[in-house]
Amino acid sequence: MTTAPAATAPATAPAALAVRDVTVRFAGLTALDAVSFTVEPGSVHAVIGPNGAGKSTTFNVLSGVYRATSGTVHLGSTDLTRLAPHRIAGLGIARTFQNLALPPHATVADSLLLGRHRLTRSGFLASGLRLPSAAREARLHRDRVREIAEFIGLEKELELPAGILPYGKQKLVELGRALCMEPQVLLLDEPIAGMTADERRRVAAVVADVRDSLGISIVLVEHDMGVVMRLADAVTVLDFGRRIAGGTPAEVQNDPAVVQAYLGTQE
Ligand SMILES: Nc1ncnc2c1ncn2[C@@H]1O[C@H](COP(=O)(O)OP(=O)(O)OP(=O)(O)O)[C@@H](O)[C@H]1O
Repeated sequence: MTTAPAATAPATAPAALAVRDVTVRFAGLTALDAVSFTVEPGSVHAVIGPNGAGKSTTFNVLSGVYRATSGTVHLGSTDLTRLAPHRIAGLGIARTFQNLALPPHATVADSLLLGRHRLTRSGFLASGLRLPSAAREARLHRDRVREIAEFIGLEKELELPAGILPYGKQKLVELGRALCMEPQVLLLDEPIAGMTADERRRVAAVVADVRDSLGISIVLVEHDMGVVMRLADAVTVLDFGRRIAGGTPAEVQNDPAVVQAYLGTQE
């Protein structure tokens, strides 16, 4: 299902996200070992690999939750390597989580509005005094929330508590909240895990739409190989913290090292 073309592309063209020689060590364990890859602007880049390969660690480095022991992460010419998570989010890298992270009683509209926080200019005082400038700004944010709700196909649910929606729609709300940050890059951690086939199709269509209509780059960690192969423009394969392969889905699918890594986990 394709969604409404209501949300327009961000003002700035997305830049490449370049990961260079990133190593992460935890007390003797090397979770990532000199990993490099580049997420091209406006592409879906999947990071795959067997359990414990280092996918979540990669996400945590990209979003600033973990510090790289060595190596660098750049968005265009901006060095993100040592920045705190809120600074990285402020520079346009939004993420969703493997587990739902929505306030349970908030409406869909209010949950999406949370994503507008970093873009809010009116201070506490202006809002508290109900100054016209603050009211105007609030209206603009609400309009944008409505557009994004249309884009993800949830405009009818805007005033419902997000917590009562089916799981697949709640995950879309999370995705919408990340879109409300007007990101350049969206990090999606297993966006379709635990969903029904219908929900998976719907979320995959929205993700493709985010790339195609909004031009936002997407980094995707996902175990469902069918979806990865259909959706991704490029794939990076990790195993035991190392990048063992990279390329188009067709290229990595036939790579002997990849086949071996996956077969090895089935034994
Ligand atoms: N905070 C941490 N402290 C210690 N070790 C960690 C930490 N985070 C991850 N690791 C270790 O780093 C390695 C890579 O883990 P990571 O969670 O990144 O793998 P993954 O590919 O996301 O796995 P899965 O598919 O099971 O989620 C594992 O050996 C894991 O135990």
